[in-house]
Amino acid sequence: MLPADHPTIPAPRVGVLLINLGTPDSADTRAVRRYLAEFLSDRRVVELPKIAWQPILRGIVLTTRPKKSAHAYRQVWSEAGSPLAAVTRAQSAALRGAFGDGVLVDWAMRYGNPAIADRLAAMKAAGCERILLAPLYPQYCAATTATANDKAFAALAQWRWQPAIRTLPPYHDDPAYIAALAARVGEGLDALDFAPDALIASFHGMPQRTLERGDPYHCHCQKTARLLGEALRERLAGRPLTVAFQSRFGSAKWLGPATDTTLEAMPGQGVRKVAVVAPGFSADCLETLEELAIRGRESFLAAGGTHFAYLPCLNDSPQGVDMLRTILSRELEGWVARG
Ligand SMILES: C=CC1=C(C)c2cc3[nH]c(cc4nc(cc5[nH]c(cc1n2)c(C)c5CCC(=O)O)C(CCC(=O)O)=C4C)c(C)c3C=C
Ligand SMILES: [Fe+2]
Ligand SMILES: [Fe+2]
Repeated sequence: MLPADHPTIPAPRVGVLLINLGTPDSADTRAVRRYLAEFLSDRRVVELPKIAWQPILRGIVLTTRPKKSAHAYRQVWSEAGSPLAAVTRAQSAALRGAFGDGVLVDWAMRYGNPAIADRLAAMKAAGCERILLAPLYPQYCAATTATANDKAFAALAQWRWQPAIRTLPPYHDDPAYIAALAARVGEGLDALDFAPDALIASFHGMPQRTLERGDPYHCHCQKTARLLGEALRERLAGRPLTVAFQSRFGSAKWLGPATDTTLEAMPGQGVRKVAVVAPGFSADCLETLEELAIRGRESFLAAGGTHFAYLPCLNDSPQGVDMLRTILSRELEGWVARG
């Protein structure tokens, strides 16, 4: 029996926290400005000294970009809210109960809501003494994976009784991920009423100097694309799988080739029918639905292309959820009995 003045201790459980990047609370300019201010103040994202970057961020970026970005967000916003949040919520719901009764699955965002600190606190209140942090980025990048983990550890730094923590490793070359991607792309290609001349794998870009400084992101993207190409060899039947990097930000040199210029150049090279897939995004979001599926299509067709298809991300598709169940179960080994 606990003494009357002893704090209540819930039954011990295990938590799995899915983490994605974050998105504005609404598609209005103020909400987008608040989101961009938090996102672009992260020193893992813009690696410039605070004293040099903050005046540019506050004086230029946050006075111009939020209006433009809010306009873009409005084009993809749905009744369920931002696609990134809606899909991550659905992935979490689909995994509820997948690892047994003693395992709680929840989701959080690195920027904005639901905040990582709040969801970790809720897990603690529910008795989670062991937590698997799962940043949903197949390719490791300091600007995504590391900052998500940093944020979680910063929250835990405030706690007296910390849980045991594991973090999900990158899964860019995991057979379960490659097989899920190949199945999803295959399904997407089957549904088309044309045969593409090329398949483009578009990954989010990063400044070139991050590769020179040792971030493995570029290599992870290239390996994912190579393995996906091998898994789709029969389907592609000699047609190329072209790697490109999208969403360039700022004036520094970014990884190339850029998706937009690749799409614009292809019709001139005889490639008039394309399918585009974004393997680095675990959920469809602004960058895929607006930048690729809307603007990418427009610029490809304007450059002389005749057929364009955007193939959706793994999202909460059966292949996507199965893949997450496989890789998360593996990371939970020793914490929960295998189902
Ligand atoms: C998947 C991996 C991602 C990497 C790597 C990444 C790097 C990165 N991004 C920016 C700037 C912006 N990205 C924005 C949106 C955005 N980025 C990712 C993923 C990665 N970013 C996602 C999933 C999203 C979509 C969010 C959503 O709400 O749907 C934006 C905001 C939109 C806009 O104004 O364009 C910015 C800005 C930098 C600078 C960077 C690496 C240095
Ligand atoms: Fe981004
Ligand atoms: Fe590389």
